[in-house]
Amino acid sequence: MIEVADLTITFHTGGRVVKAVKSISFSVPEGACFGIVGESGSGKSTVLRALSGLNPDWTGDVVIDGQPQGRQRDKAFHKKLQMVFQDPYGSLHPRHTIDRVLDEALSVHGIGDRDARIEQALRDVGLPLHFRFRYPHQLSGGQRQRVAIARALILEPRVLLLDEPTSALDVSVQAEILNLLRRLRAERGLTYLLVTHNLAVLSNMCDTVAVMRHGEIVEVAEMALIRSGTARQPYTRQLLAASQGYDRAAVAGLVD
Ligand SMILES: Nc1ncnc2c1ncn2[C@@H]1O[C@H](COP(=O)(O)OP(=O)(O)OP(=O)(O)O)[C@@H](O)[C@H]1O
Repeated sequence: MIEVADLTITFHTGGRVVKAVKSISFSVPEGACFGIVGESGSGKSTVLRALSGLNPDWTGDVVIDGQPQGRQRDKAFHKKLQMVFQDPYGSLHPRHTIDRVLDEALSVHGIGDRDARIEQALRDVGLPLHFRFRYPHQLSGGQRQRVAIARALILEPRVLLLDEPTSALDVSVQAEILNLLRRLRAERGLTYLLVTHNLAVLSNMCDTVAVMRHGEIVEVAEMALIRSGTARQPYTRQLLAASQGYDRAAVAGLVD
């Protein structure tokens, strides 16, 4: 579903050229959850932003659902691939009701039957229907993230790019959102590319993980291998050690 080959992403700031991602390659089969983990600044978010079309300054080959991607993305692309960000408050307009947030996504893509779709989207993410006319500040962090997920899913995409979707949330709420994402993927056969600094989160969501460091992928490994502490790279093992215990409460709340 996602094929990335030799992807290099560059930033130009103040006359300096920063190579944030250096010639990385990976592929994600349809219906899989592929994780990208790594410390802060390793380039994880930059990869997602380039794949979603938010950052055009890249070279390499990106093929999504069999279609080679250029710098510009069209509406059909955004209907197929949606992104969910870390901070649901920042990603929702503070003066727009939830109804408007969801309605805008539909109207941009000329999708009709809006009432029924908005209600269904709220149900899909476990929000009561009367939340429809609330504003983001009237919701909890977890509820806001549910709205952000509803906004992505209302377009019936095939791929979700998830950028630290739970790290801005309380630990107890993290598990709820991860469970929701797992259920939605299973029900809809979605493909996930999930970025986090937290291996414990990936452990319960993904089968395969790429470990990034300083803009490079140092290892692509089955999650089971990483979990058992037998990853090839010492860096991966250190990352596991560092994240153990970190989100134990979140992981304890996860259900199969
Ligand atoms: N707009 C930008 N201009 C210049 N450099 C940038 C820009 N965005 C990111 N970078 C640099 O690119 C590198 C990778 O950043 P990125 O945000 O992708 O890391 P990350 O692994 O997602 O980190 P975090 O977990 O903290 O979000 C960093 O060195 C960062 O400073």
